Amino acid sequence: MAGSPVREFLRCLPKCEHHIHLEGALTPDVLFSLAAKNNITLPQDDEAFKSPASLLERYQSFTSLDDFLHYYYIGMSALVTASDFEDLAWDYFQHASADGVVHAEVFFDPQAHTARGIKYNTVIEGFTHACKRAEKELGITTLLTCCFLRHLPPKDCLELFEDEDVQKSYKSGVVQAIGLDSSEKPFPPENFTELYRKANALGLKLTAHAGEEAPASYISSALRNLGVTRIDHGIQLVNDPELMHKVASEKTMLTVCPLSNVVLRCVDTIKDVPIRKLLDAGVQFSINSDDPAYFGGYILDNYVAVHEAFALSVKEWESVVRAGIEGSWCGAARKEQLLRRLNRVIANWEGKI
Ligand SMILES: Nc1ncnc2[nH]cnc12
Ligand SMILES: [Zn+2]
Repeated sequence: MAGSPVREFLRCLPKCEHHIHLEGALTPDVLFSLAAKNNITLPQDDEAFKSPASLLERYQSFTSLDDFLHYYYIGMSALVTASDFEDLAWDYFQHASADGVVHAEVFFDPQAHTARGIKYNTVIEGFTHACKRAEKELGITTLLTCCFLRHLPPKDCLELFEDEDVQKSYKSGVVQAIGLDSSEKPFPPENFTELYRKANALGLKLTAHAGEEAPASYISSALRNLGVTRIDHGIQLVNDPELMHKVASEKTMLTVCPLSNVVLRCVDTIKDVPIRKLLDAGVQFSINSDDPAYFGGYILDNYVAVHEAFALSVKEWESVVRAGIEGSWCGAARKEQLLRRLNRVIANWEGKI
């Protein structure tokens, strides 16, 4: 579809990305050069780490979320200085801009860095510089979401949450949301009730990965016990029609990541991502890249893959992009601006594809 009118239409849509782990934008090439610069020894006993090419090849055969996460955490150990984090995020924002992203709500995993002696403020300094640059040079509005690693003890997560520098980043508005990610089973949302209660008390926005590999009960638990207003992935929702009805009527947005779901074997093919079922049930969702350096594509590749599998009409694409704008955590004025831009793009493409 390279250079095709449909790809160009999808590129022109004013897209909001809500599910991208900045550490998941670390390509094998950058990983190897950062490891050399920072004197980080990559595993010697895994053939995959022989070269960037062999690592990329290994990424083609992930067997599960945990198989991927093993490589993801090793990869990010190459990130050390604030400028490493800034360059990583800036590289993502440039790709996002080229793909037509106008607003990006991005995740980062501080515990994976503080656990190896990198200061929280080093991570924040790098990422906030890149966010400011994206706003200034690319016109992308941004929001940072601090994710907690659910495979770690909840008390460790609370400890980081209460850290002085972390609290400062929340109270100053530098970080505006929290999320929950990493190995999904057997770490259900209810383990993190206290963390989310405290985050809610600070006025932070709340989201959590749920229903990626684990059943729909993880989604209902995240809604009920954590008070999240958004669900990351959430594809297992279609296995619980009553819950799906509730999610649709409450306009809770799912941040769906089609290429990720295939690469991590949550589904067999893109056609098995429940896009049509979600549309038919009136569930709001956005389409996202998750970890673009690991899953073979940025946001536009995900849009294209969905189009190839489901042949959405212009009206359906308009409703998907509108849901993404309306479900974003930016201010009302920015939403209005993006909705007007969407109207112009749709008027321009109506009848052309
Ligand atoms: N797809 C995913 N699920 C859970 N945790 C993640 N961290 C990075 N990508 C993730
Ligand atoms: Zn994710």
